[in-house]
Amino acid sequence: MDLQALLDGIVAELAERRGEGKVADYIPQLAKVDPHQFGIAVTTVDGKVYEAGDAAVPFSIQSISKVFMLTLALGKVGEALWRRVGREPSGTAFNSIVQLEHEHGIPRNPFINAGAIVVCDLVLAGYKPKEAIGEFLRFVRSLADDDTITIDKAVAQSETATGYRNYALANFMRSFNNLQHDVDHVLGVYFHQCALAMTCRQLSRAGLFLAARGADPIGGYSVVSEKRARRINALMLTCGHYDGSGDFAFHVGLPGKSGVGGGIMAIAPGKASIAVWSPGLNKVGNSALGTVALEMLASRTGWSVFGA
Ligand SMILES: NC(=O)CC[C@H](N)C(=O)O
Repeated sequence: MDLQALLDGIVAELAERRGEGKVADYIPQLAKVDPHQFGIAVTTVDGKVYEAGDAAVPFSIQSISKVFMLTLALGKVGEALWRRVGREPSGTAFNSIVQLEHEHGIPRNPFINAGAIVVCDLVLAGYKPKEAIGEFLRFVRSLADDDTITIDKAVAQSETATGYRNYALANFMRSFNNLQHDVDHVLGVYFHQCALAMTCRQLSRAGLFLAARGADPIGGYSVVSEKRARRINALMLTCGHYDGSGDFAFHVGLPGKSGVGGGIMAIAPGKASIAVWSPGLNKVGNSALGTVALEMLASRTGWSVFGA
């Protein structure tokens, strides 16, 4: 299979559709991004990298960061994490508050905002917010094998200034004792984590351990156990696209995690880690063209986890 030709083909076929969807504007800094950009990168388990389009342009990975923070938190607290966060798809929007009251402040899963905020609270234990952010940044840099990755301060500030929903979610959970630290500290970590800027190339490299049974096949070291990698993939498949998770499984058939910056990281277990980016979002807040591109890629490679 000629993966480079396949990616070039996808970029060419989607050229006329660039700009589709709606760029997230509830975070003012994200509204400034040119919607006509489109990038895709694939890192295979044998260490080859393929890329096309704007694959070298850094973008705000937003909720894709939740996969990395979850991985870090599981490494710290292990299975105890699941006393504070569930593992079921929510069927609601990423920033929804409705289930939290019925479910006594325990978020449905770690990939909706409420769940990711609890994960930040766990990572904060024994640390100052700056230290927790520093640890997170070092972790992602090591996964991507790239020390140039940074946090976009303007995006973090923009979210801090306008993140009313996230403050509401955090305060609500604190009232149920499911947050142990100051809301401002927990959200400080959360907003900075979401503001991580990465390119498609860096992101596909960082996700490679999930395609390779928890080990980094290029660096030759173990990141997580095989079982943990399988479970993170399961969560990405069932919860990675919020109330669009079923549709993403239906069309693409890969574990994936989206972000409102227009990025998606998808994992083809045993084969490759994929990152795609196009800022315009569909109705449920996932990259419109990114989803189309992944559907093309999955069907042309036969990589769907449900069979070729
Ligand atoms: N879906 C997302 O990417 C949401 C993340 C964003 N930082 C928020 O909290 O609203």
